[in-house]
Amino acid sequence: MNALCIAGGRVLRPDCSVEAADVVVDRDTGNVHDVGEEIAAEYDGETLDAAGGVVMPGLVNAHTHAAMTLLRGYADDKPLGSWLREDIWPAEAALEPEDVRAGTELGIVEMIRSGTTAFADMYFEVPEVAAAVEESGMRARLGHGVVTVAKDDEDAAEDVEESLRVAREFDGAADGRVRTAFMPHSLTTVGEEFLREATATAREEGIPLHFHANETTDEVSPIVDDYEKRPLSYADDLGMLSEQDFVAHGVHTDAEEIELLAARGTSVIHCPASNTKLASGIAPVQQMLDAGVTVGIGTDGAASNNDLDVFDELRDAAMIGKLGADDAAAVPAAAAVTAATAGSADAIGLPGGRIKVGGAADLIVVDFDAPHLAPAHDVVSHLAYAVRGSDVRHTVCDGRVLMEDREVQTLDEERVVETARERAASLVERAE
Ligand SMILES: N[C@@H](CCSC[C@H]1O[C@@H](n2cnc3c(=O)[nH]cnc32)[C@H](O)[C@@H]1O)C(=O)O
Ligand SMILES: [Zn+2]
Repeated sequence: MNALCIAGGRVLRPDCSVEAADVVVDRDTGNVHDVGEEIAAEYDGETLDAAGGVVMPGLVNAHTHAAMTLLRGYADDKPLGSWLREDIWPAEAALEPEDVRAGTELGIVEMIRSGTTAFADMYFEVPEVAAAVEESGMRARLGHGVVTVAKDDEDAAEDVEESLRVAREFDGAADGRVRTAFMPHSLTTVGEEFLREATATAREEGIPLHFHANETTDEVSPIVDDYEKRPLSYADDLGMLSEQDFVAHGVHTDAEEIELLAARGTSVIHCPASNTKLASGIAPVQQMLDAGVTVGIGTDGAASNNDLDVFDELRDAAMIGKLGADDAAAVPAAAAVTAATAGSADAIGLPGGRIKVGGAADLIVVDFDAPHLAPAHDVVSHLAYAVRGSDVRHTVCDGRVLMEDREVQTLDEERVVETARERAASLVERAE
């Protein structure tokens, strides 16, 4: 066997218990072959040193717009509606395919360096996004975001078609590491007939849906006013809530909508930093978990966060979950860590999220030697409340080492950062 041994660390198991163990990966299948105490010596092959560290599933960023790293810090301190309309959309109108490539690569480098092995991305120029994912060795579910409002019928129909087209064309790319979805931007930015027809097509072809839902009260009231029903019940009537589908945000969801999500098996991606920064509101995460909804964690784009560090995000999820529930016991450490790993992976329908024999070898090693992690009474507590993305030492996806001793192996980090700086500068000039 072509083995990769992650040796000498403590391993976080799917039930959040922690045990001293080596993890042996079969690099040919990309799966975990064995987990056990001091078993590394039984195998030839490459070794990754995990001494003093914790081996855990790679984090999954279940909702982002990776290329928006180019707009990091471009427009801050505004609510969603005016932020999008006054700043972000005008800048995005000037995006060229090469910008999307550069921004996505920058996002990917940031994610690999902070321990993320998979992500779900909604953006433009998806062929560029897919190429970046392929080169980087990460896993992703990708889609073209559709907006039909303020477009004539022909342009609107073409945008919808583009999203279905890329969903068909790129599914299974990068040796199966790329999967796809049909991605209408939101229930208020895509017209009802477009949603109805395209969803029916997606359903026939087994294509999942991903969209922003109930992010702000401004997204809820127009639907309640026009249709006399809550947004998720509107989405359900259009056939948009199935087991394969996942919605971003779900901030303003009432008890009936939460029940509906649970009944349909539709997942919610919680984006606490973006919801805080845009003052969108606090999602009822503990209620969702109690109802049996699969909850994943996403950073959203870097322009509303402003980083792609999922450790930061899961910490925010735990903190804000308590504030929202007015209960310090809400969204405890293990729930937040599980949401950012197994929850996110399940929500976006990709392998990973748990270290188990036969499962995908998407895992990271977190260095626990740092002063801010001493003492370590409770590993899971640290993973939720004290670890930072910069504590990640190695990142492995599909059995391949993407970062070793903080050196990204698959992309040239220096070139990626330099290119992104250049493209961002000229993008902003063109947008003005
Ligand atoms: N084809 C569409 C592009 C949609 S991509 C997805 C969009 O989501 C936007 N976006 C980023 N963060 C958020 C958010 O928090 N809520 C809603 N939209 C967002 C992002 O700027 C991007 O324009 C068009 O013609 O405009
Ligand atoms: Zn978003």
